[in-house]
Amino acid sequence: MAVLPVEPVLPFGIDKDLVAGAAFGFLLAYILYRISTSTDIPFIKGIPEIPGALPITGHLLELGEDHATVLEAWWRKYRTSVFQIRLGNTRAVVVNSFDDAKRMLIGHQSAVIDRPTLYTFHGIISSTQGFTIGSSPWDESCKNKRKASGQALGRAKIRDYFDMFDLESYCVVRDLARDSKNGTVEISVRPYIQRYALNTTLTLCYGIRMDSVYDSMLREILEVGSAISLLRSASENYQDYVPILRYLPNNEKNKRSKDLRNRRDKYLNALLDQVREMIRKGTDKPCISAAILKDQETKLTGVEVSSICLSLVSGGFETIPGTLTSCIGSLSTPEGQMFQEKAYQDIKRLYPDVRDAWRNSFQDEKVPYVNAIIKEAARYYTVSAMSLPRKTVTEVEWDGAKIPAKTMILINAQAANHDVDHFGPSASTFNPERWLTSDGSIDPASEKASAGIQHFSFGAGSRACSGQIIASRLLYTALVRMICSYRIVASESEPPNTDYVEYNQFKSALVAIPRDFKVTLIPRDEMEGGDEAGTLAECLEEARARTEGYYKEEEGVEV
Ligand code: HEM
Repeated sequence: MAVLPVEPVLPFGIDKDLVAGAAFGFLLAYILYRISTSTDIPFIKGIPEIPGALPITGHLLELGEDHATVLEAWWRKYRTSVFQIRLGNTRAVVVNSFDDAKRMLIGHQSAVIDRPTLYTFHGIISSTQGFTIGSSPWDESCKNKRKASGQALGRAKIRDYFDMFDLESYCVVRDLARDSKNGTVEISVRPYIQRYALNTTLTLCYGIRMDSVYDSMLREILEVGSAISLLRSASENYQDYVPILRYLPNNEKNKRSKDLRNRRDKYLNALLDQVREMIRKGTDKPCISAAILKDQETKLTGVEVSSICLSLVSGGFETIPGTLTSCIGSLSTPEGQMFQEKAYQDIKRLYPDVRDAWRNSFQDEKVPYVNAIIKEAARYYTVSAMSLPRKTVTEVEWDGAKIPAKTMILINAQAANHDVDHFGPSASTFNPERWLTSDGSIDPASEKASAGIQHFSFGAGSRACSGQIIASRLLYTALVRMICSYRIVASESEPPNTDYVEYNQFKSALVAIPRDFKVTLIPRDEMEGGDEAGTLAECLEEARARTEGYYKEEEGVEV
């Protein structure tokens, strides 16, 4: 007798198709959930993950625009300075405290020497001129570029740039004097400092400078550079972490990236062509690109030369103005008047004749109070709040946990620079005197205690900022000359915002852009009890005469 298959009997008359459908539905939902929460690196055991990550976007939405401040708040809320988060499909380990940042960047410097590559920045924007050094993964080409830029920017070379520091800082004070009608009109200092920073790196790279603050090419370079800096930030560019977004029809991000790339190619090629032309005519100035173009032995390719120049131009053009403008903002406030006065007295202590201060301002960094102001400005206004991302090349042992190779490491420099455990309860106050001993010299303890690291504004370790020696000299020269020349007073109607987070008008950009503000410049030689009348005019005239033949403005660089 044939045995008929027995239908399974389900309790309460539940339909078996319904059960199968539900099981399939659960399986599908589970698979979708796994796909939408999977990351390049699986969950790292032993490193806490911040709760609340969503499928697909992870923590991206919660991070909002201001990653550094949100991450700092999570550090305090969850009482752990090192934690993991998910940026879409990318797992990242975040480091917040001063001590942990030091341990990660110095203690594990060979492991965290790499940089991550991002779809928009590396795949689209950098496809023609190569990656900047700061965004290059660690490979042979990056080593060569870092070596070449290290040679050009090292301490040994600084003497070669004296003329440039002299000329560019003279132009800042000259034009501020002219446009503020010698202190009678309130003025915004940022455009002058932008030109200062950009001209310095253009001179270094191409032997070319622009004299006008509102030169069209100068403004084009600044505009394109800032727009590209925005496209590097995670909060502006979800498609880097949520790949499906790349395939949306009419992808505006891709269009915009290509447009910016083309605009950037145009001026970079124009600059390099100009150098080639100058070499042909024998009128080229000593600069990085001419040196490389003339050196047949060089191992660098054309794309690498462009990439080095691009790195130096983009390395300084926002960081220097961000730091110096906000520093001037802090000095101009009622509380800042005391710091300005003490700096001026310290300058006079070393250079009783202000003309000597002008002459020496680019040759050494001797005035302790000015050095303290620079350290404090760099620390307090951490212009690159999340530094530049790193990636591990080998496994990192971290308190028993193993952070695998190829993990993104994010250093929250803003949080480390305002860590009360390191800087004390006044960490969120602008106070240059934290760097000084009671006799007014730079406090060696602050440097020894942190193994030479004063703050994380220039990063640290194997991929620390290559331009920090030049940056420090640029800040010093401009500050000495400005403080010698003027008492800087904040505008009452357009005062600076001096909050270390809120001073920045674009929190999603890679480098802070200070909110606009104005100051009045009161010439010191017109103040009661100040220098003898006419000192500023004399300093300017002497600098003009000295710098006249240094670098002539090049004509014909069309973009
Ligand atoms: C106040 C001014 C500046 C600040 C705050 C600053 C900040 C930084 C930071 C945070 C990094 C990443 C460091 C790390 O990952 O540990 C960096 C890298 C870099 N900076 Fe600067 N920078 C400044 C000025 C300059 C200037 C003037 C130049 C060039 C002339 C420059 C060239 C570079 C380069 C080439 C890198 C990439 C280093 C690498 O990845 O190997 N920077 N900078």
